[in-house]
Amino acid sequence: MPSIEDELFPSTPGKFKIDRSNRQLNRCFASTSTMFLWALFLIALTASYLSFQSFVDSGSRYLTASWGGIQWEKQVRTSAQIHRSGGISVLVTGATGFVGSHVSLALRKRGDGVVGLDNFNNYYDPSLKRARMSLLSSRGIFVVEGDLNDAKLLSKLFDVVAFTHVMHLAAQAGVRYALENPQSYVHSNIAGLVNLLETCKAANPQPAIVWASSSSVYGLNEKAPFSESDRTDQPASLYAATKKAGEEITHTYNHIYGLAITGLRFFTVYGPWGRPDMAYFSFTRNILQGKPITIYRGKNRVDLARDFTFIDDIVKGCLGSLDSSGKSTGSGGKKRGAAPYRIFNLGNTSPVTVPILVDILEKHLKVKAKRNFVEMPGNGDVPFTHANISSARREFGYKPTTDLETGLKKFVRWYLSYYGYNTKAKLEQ
Ligand SMILES: O=C(O)[C@H]1O[C@H](OP(=O)(O)OP(=O)(O)OC[C@H]2O[C@@H](n3ccc(=O)[nH]c3=O)[C@H](O)[C@@H]2O)[C@H](O)[C@@H](O)[C@@H]1O
Repeated sequence: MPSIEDELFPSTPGKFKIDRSNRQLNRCFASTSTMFLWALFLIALTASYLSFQSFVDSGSRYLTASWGGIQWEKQVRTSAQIHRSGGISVLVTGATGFVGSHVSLALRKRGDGVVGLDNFNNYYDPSLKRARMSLLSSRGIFVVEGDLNDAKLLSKLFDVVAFTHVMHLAAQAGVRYALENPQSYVHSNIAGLVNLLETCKAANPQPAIVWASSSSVYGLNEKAPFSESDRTDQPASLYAATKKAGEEITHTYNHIYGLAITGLRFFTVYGPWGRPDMAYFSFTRNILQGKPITIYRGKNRVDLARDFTFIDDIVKGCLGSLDSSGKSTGSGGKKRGAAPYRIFNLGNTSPVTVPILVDILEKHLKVKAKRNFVEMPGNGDVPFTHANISSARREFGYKPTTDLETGLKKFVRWYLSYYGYNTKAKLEQ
């Protein structure tokens, strides 16, 4: 049977302690003070709920990064200014990412307006993103700190600037990390994408959108080289599945709202200022530190191969896509006519195996790698990739010019200088 105290304080074990030694007195005292305490508690609860509601209603921005205000708007406007005739004004999402930072600098260099957006998440070392941001700032590019899922922030950006284009590169990247953190792929690659498309659909004028899909959408496809018309319904990873979903989602927005959309299937992009989670980058780190590297092998000990594509070639492909994107046709959220919907492979057209990638790194680093071969685990990897790039060549003259040997030489030079290697001293150890 529950005691009277238990009935008065039913579901807060451990919270209220009752002295059971002087029951009579305590009972009377407890009931009065208890009621008083409960009343206080309820008032406090109601007050904090109301103030929390108004806090939330007054803008989700206060819950995430800080933005807004006259000074902030001025920075956004200045950064978006176009400095050449016929130039464009571009919102670059993921601007402090690997591809985003390179594309932003290239746009700015030719006189286009650029405003960056980035949430600086810690998927990999955020200090590298901050360093890229400093580089962008030194060229007059303002990067807004915020998340794609912040609808108020996105619509504010379009209130302040009539962007002609959006270069959408913010995403949860990486094939194997999806096993560890599947929700982050849904958050950025699905929910964030839809939020961005909703903003673009409502903007007046609507921008044209170019965005990063991935070669991984070809999944278990065995026909090579991969052409845009090949089947892409057998993804091997959740990452690939979210990119494929992105292609379907963007198609819908093109179809219903008249947004001009171009999806770019990047093929294993590498180069200076790259992503530390990628093989060429982590191999370099380990080789220099004398640590072993793990090289995956496919069935029957077949080497895995990638159509590694140098960043400068990808940047040319991104700019070519922006320049040839065509215009969105909708206004006020309504379609006025058909708008272009395009998908292009941006690869190098010459796959190289992972062991050969390591050979090249050894040569440039002048250090032997400690190779540890492991059978490819079921982690989402595909055995090889190989791009057919004839569509991009036809549409905007895309023509990669950097082979892996040359591109990795540039990467290694950057790596040694960025991480402060006194090349001679370190390498002779
Ligand atoms: O082309 C693409 O669309 C994708 O390219 C890369 O994905 P991935 O090709 O897996 O690039 P890495 O992670 O650098 O791996 C390259 C190769 O090295 C292999 N690898 C990776 C890591 C490792 O420790 N050992 C190893 O042998 C992988 O199996 C793969 O064959 C990017 O990480 C993705 O974000 C991008 O979308």
